[in-house]
Amino acid sequence: MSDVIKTDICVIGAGSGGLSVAAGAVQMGADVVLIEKGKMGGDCLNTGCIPSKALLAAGHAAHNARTASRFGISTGPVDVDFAKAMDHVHSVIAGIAPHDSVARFEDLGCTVIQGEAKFTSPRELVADGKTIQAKRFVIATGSRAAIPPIDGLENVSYLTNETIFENKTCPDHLIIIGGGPIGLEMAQAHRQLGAKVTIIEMMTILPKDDHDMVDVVRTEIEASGVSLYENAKTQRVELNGNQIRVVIEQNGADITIEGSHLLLATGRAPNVENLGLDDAGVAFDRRGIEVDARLRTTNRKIFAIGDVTGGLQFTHMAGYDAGIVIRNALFRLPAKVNHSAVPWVTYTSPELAQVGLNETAAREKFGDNIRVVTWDYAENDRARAEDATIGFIKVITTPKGRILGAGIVGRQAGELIGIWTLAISQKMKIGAMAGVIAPYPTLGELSKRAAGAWYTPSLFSEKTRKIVRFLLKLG
Ligand SMILES: Cc1cc2nc3c(=O)[nH]c(=O)nc-3n(C[C@H](O)[C@H](O)[C@H](O)COP(=O)(O)OP(=O)(O)OC[C@H]3O[C@@H](n4cnc5c(N)ncnc54)[C@H](O)[C@@H]3O)c2cc1C
Ligand SMILES: NC(=O)c1ccc[n+]([C@@H]2O[C@H](COP(=O)([O-])OP(=O)(O)OC[C@H]3O[C@@H](n4cnc5c(N)ncnc54)[C@H](O)[C@@H]3O)[C@@H](O)[C@H]2O)c1
Repeated sequence: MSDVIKTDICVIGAGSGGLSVAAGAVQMGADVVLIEKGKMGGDCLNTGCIPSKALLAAGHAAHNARTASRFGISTGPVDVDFAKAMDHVHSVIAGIAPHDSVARFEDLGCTVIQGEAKFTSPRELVADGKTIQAKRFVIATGSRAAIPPIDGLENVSYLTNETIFENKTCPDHLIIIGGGPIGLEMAQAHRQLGAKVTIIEMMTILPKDDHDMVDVVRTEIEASGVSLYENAKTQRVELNGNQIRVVIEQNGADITIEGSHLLLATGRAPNVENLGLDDAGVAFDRRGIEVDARLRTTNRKIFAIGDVTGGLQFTHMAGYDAGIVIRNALFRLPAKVNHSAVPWVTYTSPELAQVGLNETAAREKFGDNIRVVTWDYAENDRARAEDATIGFIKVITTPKGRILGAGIVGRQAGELIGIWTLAISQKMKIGAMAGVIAPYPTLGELSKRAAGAWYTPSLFSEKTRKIVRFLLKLG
């Protein structure tokens, strides 16, 4: 007979979503059991956001050193120690790990079980030889790299986000299948650290973002020497000695690419296997666990959050979901998700950030009944001072000025998108942004100037000139 633990909330998975629910619930007075079968911190800390941004930082440092001569600074040849760059990656992970650790969560008052959780009934699961009965369960088991059905893949060794950060030597030639955010971020980091890099994408890169913004990223990526094959079908993969050979078809022609390493970055598969979901009465399909707007599964006592639901797969969304579940499960409030102001950022240089509707989605929804204004980085004095004039901001509004969406491609786009996220979530009109006093000289002025451009046609119109002339005549 195994131990039986009775608790208020049982959370499965100690990644971005699960940790947020557990920390919030226990500090609000609930009894919490947290179960993790792998590393505390999940994907984001160990094999996702953090290592990818740390490796990008190393790549950008190398790039900045190589291009410093434009500021009159000479560095001599830039020498990259790839192993040390990876040491930096792992030291960043190690620095953050205590925040997500078993010790911290036990200190907060959680019971942490290190083992694999599996439901045995709609009200009960087992993990590490213990039976857990909870008033509410939260499934936050995340996702893993989806492995595409490509001929010959089983005969070659390939990398995913779970293994690429273990490399100690720089790949000679990294072939990446998939031109989404993972593919592009890894392509740029490795290229800047000295690898030859090829991306193979079956559609066009970053297909979820507006084409004109993606064009800016594409130009920079290609200019850096990354070979890019878009609208390319991967036919097969095979070994040629110690090289990996990838045969693709593009525009009706077969092309063979040979490289030292292969990275798969073709999207994510939800972690739904071996969880006993059928025994729990929780419906799911290949995209993930089915949830309603309150993040309840088909078993009303069980919630699911984050990547495993197959929605918008970002750390900040897993955290947002956690807040919705806490309100529903602890306070019995019927809180629902609202995805109208979800930002996302691809951390290439230049960065590409988006919140709300992009232009494509806005045109699908409202036809031509929208207004689109843009402002170029080249018109911004701070961008000029830093020689970072590539990129632009684009804002989409209703004809009356309600902000529907904003996209920014350029330096610090991820930081600049915050103010637009607030504006959209608070249903602000463009006038609010135009009236902001932005410190000079900052990239933040881009937002104000784009908003100001919205008024240009009416502000500098003949009608305005007539009014001003009339008023001036009054003395
Ligand atoms: C390379 C890469 C870069 C990324 N960069 C960004 C970024 O810059 N910004 C951003 O917002 N997002 C980024 N993401 C996405 C982000 O990592 C995920 O959206 C986020 O981690 C999802 O959190 P989660 O809690 O749903 O799942 P996870 O963080 O994956 O946590 C799930 C946890 O559940 C555990 N688990 C699974 N099954 C069981 C079980 N049966 N029993 C017990 N435990 C179990 C797993 O071991 C894991 O620890 C990136 C992802 C990758 C792969
Ligand atoms: N900066 C960030 O916030 C960030 C960074 C990395 C990852 N993430 C998250 O992780 C998720 C997964 O990232 P991802 O880049 O793996 O997935 P993705 O789904 O965003 O992109 C995968 C790309 O691979 C392509 N593809 C799929 N199968 C292919 C094949 N057989 N051949 C060629 N191309 C193929 C798709 O067309 C797509 O463009 C993202 O959607 C995002 O939610 C976020």
